[in-house]
This record gives sequence, C-alpha cells and structure tokens, in this order.
Amino acid sequence: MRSSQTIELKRAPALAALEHVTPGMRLGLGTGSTAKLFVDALGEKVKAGLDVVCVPTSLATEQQARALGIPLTTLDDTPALDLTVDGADEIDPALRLVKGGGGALLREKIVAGASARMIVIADESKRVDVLGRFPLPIEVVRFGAAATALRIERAAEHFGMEGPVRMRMRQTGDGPLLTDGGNLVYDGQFGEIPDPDAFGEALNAIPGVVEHGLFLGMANLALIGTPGGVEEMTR
Ligand SMILES: O=C[C@H](O)[C@H](O)[C@H](O)COP(=O)(O)O
Repeated sequence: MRSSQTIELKRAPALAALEHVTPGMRLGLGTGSTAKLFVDALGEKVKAGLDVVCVPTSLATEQQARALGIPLTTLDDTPALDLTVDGADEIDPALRLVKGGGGALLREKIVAGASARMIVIADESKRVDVLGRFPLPIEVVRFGAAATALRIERAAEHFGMEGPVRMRMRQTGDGPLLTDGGNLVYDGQFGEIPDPDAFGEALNAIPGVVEHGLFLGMANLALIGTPGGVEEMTR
C-alpha cells in the first residue's frame, strides 16, 4: 500500500473522532502519527472558534498543539477529562490495546485513565485477533534495568511466552531511548499474549516496571480506517 493511502486510512478515523468533540470539552490528546492528524484537525476547529482545553500525552504532542494555538492545561489543574483520542499499535476484538510504539505509554495511560471516555483511532493494519504481534513496550526505571528485564522475561515464561525483551535504542543510534519521564523502554517480543489481564498484573508487580503498554478496559470506541470507510468497534 502506498504511504499516501496509509495516511488517508489514518486521517479518516481522525476526522471521524472530531465529530465526538463538543464545545467546552476537556480533552486528552494522544501521541503518534494518527493522533497527530487528529490534533491537526482539532487545531483547525479551534482556529474556527471551538472552545476546548487539552492535556497532551507527550512533549511532541504538546509542541504540536501549542504551535496550532490549541489551549492547553495539565492534569494538576484539570484532573478529570471528558474524552481522550489516541492511536494504538494493536486493537483486539474486545478493544484491548497495545500502545507505546512511540514511547509515550505512561503519559498516555495516565491521561486515558483520567478521561471519562477513550476513542482509539487507527488504520485497519492495527486490528488483530490476539494481542502480541507488535512487541509489547514496557517502561522501566534506569536503576537495575537489566535485572528488571530478566524478571519480565521470567514473568512471560510463566505464561508460556518466550522471546527476547530488548532495550529500545534511539533511532539515531546514540544510546538508549529515554521517555518523556526519563525512563527506558523495553520491547517484549512475546508473540501472542494468551491472558493480557493476568500478564498485565504480573508486569505491574515487578519492581522497576513503571508501566506496560497493555491498555485493558480503557477504550470505549475504536474508529478504524478501511478502504471502504471508517468502521466502528465498541465493547
Ligand atoms: O507511544 C506511542 C503511542 O502509543 C501511539 O499512539 C502508538 O504507537 C500508535 O502510533 P501510530 O498512530 O503512529 O501508529
């Protein structure tokens, strides 16, 4: 598929999500290439007079929103949001997600958790029957990271999953990627995750794991871009 076609499969759900935004809303703004298209479109609406206030999920989204003149706030000033719109790396039929391909999973999960509703926007390539094709991002504190990674591998083995847990490096090749919170990201190439709820809990129980990219029971609606139009998934 040509990249211009892929962008259109991302843009269509981003525009469809905008229809769920009403004046006065407090919004969470996601991170990644699909969320970026939503923020661009929101910026146009704000320019035309839409009154919203937004919490970005990353420094990159904050920079984009600021440049577009979108009014920003923080969760400290606005701890309860109406709606978060964000992308995903995988979506299963129960609207469980893998997120964090861009390293923003921690802020994304905090912001989505503070929101009454979460809408996921994605092209159809993100739809899977079982989570795990995309390596699972796990944010880890720097202290003792190798030991934490070992415990992550052991937890995966307990669930019958194998596969390396690799520290994510910067694309420029000069050292490990650091998140906006100053932590490392490990990507677990586990393959299919048979019980995402239990595995998520096991990961949360490991000291040194800050957060994992399994977003379970958080999304209310997914808008999926397909060549035939935007399809809706609900739970
Ligand atoms: O950390 C990044 C986020 O979870 C993104 O929302 C996710 O990786 C999807 O990004 P994209 O829309 O670029 O595929």
